[in-house]
Amino acid sequence: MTSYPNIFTRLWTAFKPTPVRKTENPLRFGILGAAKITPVALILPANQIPDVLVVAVAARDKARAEAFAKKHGIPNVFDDYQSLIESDVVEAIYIPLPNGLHFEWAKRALEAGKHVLLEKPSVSNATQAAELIALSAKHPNLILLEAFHYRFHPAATRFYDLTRSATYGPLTHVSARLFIPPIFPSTDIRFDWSLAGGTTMDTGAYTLNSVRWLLGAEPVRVTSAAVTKFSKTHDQIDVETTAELEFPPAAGSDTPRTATVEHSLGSSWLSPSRFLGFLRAETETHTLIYWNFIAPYFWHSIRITDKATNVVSYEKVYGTTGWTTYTYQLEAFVKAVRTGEKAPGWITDEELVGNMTAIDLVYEKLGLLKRE
Ligand SMILES: NC(=O)C1=CN([C@@H]2O[C@H](COP(=O)(O)OP(=O)(O)OC[C@H]3O[C@@H](n4cnc5c(N)ncnc54)[C@H](OP(=O)(O)O)[C@@H]3O)[C@@H](O)[C@H]2O)C=CC1
Ligand SMILES: O=C1OC[C@@H](O)[C@H](O)[C@H]1O
Repeated sequence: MTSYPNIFTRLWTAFKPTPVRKTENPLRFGILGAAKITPVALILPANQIPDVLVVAVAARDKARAEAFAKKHGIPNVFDDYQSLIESDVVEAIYIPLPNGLHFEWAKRALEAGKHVLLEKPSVSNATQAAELIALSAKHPNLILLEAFHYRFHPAATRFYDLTRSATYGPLTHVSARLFIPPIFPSTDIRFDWSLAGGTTMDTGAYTLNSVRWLLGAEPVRVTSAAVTKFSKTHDQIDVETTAELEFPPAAGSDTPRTATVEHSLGSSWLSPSRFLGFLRAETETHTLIYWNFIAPYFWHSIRITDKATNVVSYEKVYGTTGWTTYTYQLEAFVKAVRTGEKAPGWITDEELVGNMTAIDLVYEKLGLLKRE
């Protein structure tokens, strides 16, 4: 039987975590902007990790930062982003700004000697990604992490390990779907060309990241791509997109591996089953699916099907009660700062550039401009 009865407990403990006692000298985080994602991605997880404290926030409008600070118990409010970055009060910066501002503020934070937890997608295109990594290399003592939180959950680790199991054999095809219903207004940053919007930048950052992760390789080319929904207000903003990619053959094989990605920011309410995102991995003999890979802490399922016998088995790995993908990500970030050790799932520098290269390639195949 599934663990459905526990879903309420999981929701409750994730959103009402019991604060833990802090270490003597926790890593001090500052936040740029009062973004909607921050409570879930940083404030709540920081309550769960002893070695982290959120100590500062800045917003374009100081009153907005003050209101955010009051609501979340943050002791310092700065007049602007730059003053926060330059302050000794903070050691690490969380950047949940619109995509088009990630490059500039990540660079400024590194230049100010701060560790950076940078929302996905890291920057606007592969040229910027390469420049950011070159800068990061000049600061070897600073940690820079692109926030693909889903990679740090133990269910993701388990799925990844299963796809490498000799029992199932090498992967031949992988696919990823992430469809969000039309919940964002047309004015949202996700649809703003000037802020590097588009679904391939947003939900597509996950699908492209995950198929490359599973195959452990970079695509040779995008064989086909189509926008199935465009923004009504800007002809360069994709709202729903699919693409097929070709990857190099596995070791010892001549057959290229392939991937399908499907991502949307406006998937119809009439097809609610499509809102359950998944990663799928095919081998000659088995199909492995990881349902709800983005928010596995509420519910997920790993299903393995033997193609010859149709025998199916299931796995679930919930990990620590109340811990979300963001808690695991924050734990990994602090560990890297403290010890230099990178947890399984860590986004390497090469991968960060690869993420943006893959996004650029899809836009190129779609006949759309790369984001700037
Ligand atoms: N990891 C995850 O699960 C998720 C990641 N994200 C990523 O986080 C980032 C932020 O997303 P989200 O929280 O939804 O965004 P919001 O629109 O809620 O927040 C963006 C913040 O950027 C600041 N900002 C600075 N300049 C501008 C500008 N010109 N226009 C608009 N905002 C500006 C605003 O801060 P100020 O308060 O200073 O005005 C605002 O609070 C995106 O990169 C997104 O991809 C988003 C959701 C989930
Ligand atoms: O996790 C997410 O889901 C919704 C998206 O629009 C968001 O940007 C993404 O990070």
